Amino acid sequence: MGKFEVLDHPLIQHKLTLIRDKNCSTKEFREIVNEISTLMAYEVSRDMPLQDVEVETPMGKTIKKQISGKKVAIVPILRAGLGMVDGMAELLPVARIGHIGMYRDEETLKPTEYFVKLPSDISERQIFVVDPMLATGGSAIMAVDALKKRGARDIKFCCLVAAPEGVEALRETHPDIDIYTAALDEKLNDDGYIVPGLGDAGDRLFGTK
Ligand SMILES: O=P(O)(O)OC[C@H]1O[C@H](OP(=O)(O)OP(=O)(O)O)[C@H](O)[C@@H]1O
Ligand SMILES: O=c1cc[nH]c(=O)[nH]1
Ligand SMILES: [Mg+2]
Repeated sequence: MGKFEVLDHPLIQHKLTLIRDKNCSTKEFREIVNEISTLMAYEVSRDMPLQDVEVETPMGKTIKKQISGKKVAIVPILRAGLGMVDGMAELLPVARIGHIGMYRDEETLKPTEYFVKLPSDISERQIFVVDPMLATGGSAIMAVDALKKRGARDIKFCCLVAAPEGVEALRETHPDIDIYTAALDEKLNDDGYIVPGLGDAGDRLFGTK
């Protein structure tokens, strides 16, 4: 079974509270999502494999650690996932970026995939799928399906706010992936929004409402 972790670092928690505020402006929302994503990248890269390497300091040669060769990809689920890319890439600068376009039908809450573009060697990469919201889990499940269909195996899902329903559904369908969230909220409401949540992440990031 993959990991499930709530990233409870005080800086992450503090910043998340700022963007939950309905009066947080689009500009601030985007900036803070970016900052949280950088902090999350620090946490979710904790188990990256290291290898020994010889380094020569001014005092002589020694064997020390460096991140081993495994290549990395950051894959946002459009649109809202885009808000997390730059912040993550700040700490993972060599990452390639893939995109999966998906929207959720407002009535049925079922996701529709409309775009997939991934690095050609995706099966060899450690993948960080990013999307601020894990609600019913439908979009995350379909995104991981799309990745696995193309050979991806090493997948971590990173979000800001998760509903218990979404975590359960994603873990049941894809028990092998690791899930990281900044918060595990109370529930989904009848419209499929996370409560207390932060509202519609895409609209708040891009100012489309
Ligand atoms: O877990 P689920 O029930 O599938 O819901 C979560 C999805 O809904 C939101 O995207 P949305 O469909 O609003 O698209 P957008 O990012 O373009 O606004 C969010 O960014 C997730 O992708
Ligand atoms: O609360 C929610 C649920 C799905 N998508 C969002 O943007 N917010
Ligand atoms: Mg949206």
